[in-house]
Amino acid sequence: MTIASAPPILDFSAFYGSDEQAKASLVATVRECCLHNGFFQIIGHDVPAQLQESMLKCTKQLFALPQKEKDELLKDKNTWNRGYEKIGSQILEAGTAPELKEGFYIGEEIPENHPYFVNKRLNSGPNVWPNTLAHSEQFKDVSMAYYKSMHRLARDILTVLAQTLDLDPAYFQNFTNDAVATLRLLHYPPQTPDSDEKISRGIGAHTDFGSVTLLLQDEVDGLQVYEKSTDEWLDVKPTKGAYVVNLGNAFMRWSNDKYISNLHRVINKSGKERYSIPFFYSGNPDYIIDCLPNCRDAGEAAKYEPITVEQAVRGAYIRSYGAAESFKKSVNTTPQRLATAGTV
Ligand SMILES: O=C(O)CCC(=O)C(=O)O
Ligand SMILES: [Fe+2]
Repeated sequence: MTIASAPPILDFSAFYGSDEQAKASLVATVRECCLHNGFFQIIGHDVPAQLQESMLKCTKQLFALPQKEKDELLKDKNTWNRGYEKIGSQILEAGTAPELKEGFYIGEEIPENHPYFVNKRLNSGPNVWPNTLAHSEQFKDVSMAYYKSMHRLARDILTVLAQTLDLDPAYFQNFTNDAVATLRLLHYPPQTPDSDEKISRGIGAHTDFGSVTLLLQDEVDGLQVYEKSTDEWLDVKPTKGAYVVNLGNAFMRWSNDKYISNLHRVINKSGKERYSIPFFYSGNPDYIIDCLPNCRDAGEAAKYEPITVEQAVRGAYIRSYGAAESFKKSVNTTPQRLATAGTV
């Protein structure tokens, strides 16, 4: 199968059904997509449409808060990746301007006496909540319900991924136990008509760091996936309720580069506000990522040393924030160039 269009939309309901042929066909198509560019979209998953709608509504309400109130929630105030990120905080693509997006990070609610917090484990600590928001309790409840349902869906997708590699469907169970993941609420204001096309980005071209990302888009387009075979950027038009699923750098490494973590970006030329909600699934921080079975030919060596999930995921995105800072400080100098990086 040649895939030269935006990620195909697959009906994931086969996974929950009993039609063996439909299940096998789902697994085969997911395998093709992973080999091609690590991107596919799913409908027929079990995340309720109403929960998705509520999460998007909460996202819009949060970003509509006065700037001063959002600044109170700044994620720079903690080291475990929770809270608000201002417009222009990040540059993911070499030579582009600070990105036209603001974000809000949510994770597992980990109290300060939890061993993960005490031992400063990957992205582990209490959440930051927007208490000045009307219905702030509802924001918290919806976010956590949505976060939990995304964990479940990520586990189901990993079950299918195991099957694409001819592994036991439960192969990734130890990886998914006590997994760390981050929910990122995003708002992309429209790019102004006079903005420089060459350097304006909602989010610059990048690959994701983690294992699997599940992205919900609202109805405004702007997401593009790079197609290597034709050197084009393909639009991923939003499909209501669908998830855009993509593999991250950790999974690519784990599969000995057999499966792909692919470049993608957002440019919001729609003239409208765009909202999206990626969920970055890292996995159990202590799990050791070592070349997966069936990912190399007989006699072929593993390309990478074993590494923990924590080591694989931590760090690189910090450089992207550093690059944005350097850009803002640079006067009459070329903006700091940054190799393509990833996000959490
Ligand atoms: O907003 C989107 O559609 C993409 C977001 C993304 O790629 C990311 O946050 O890593
Ligand atoms: Fe991404």
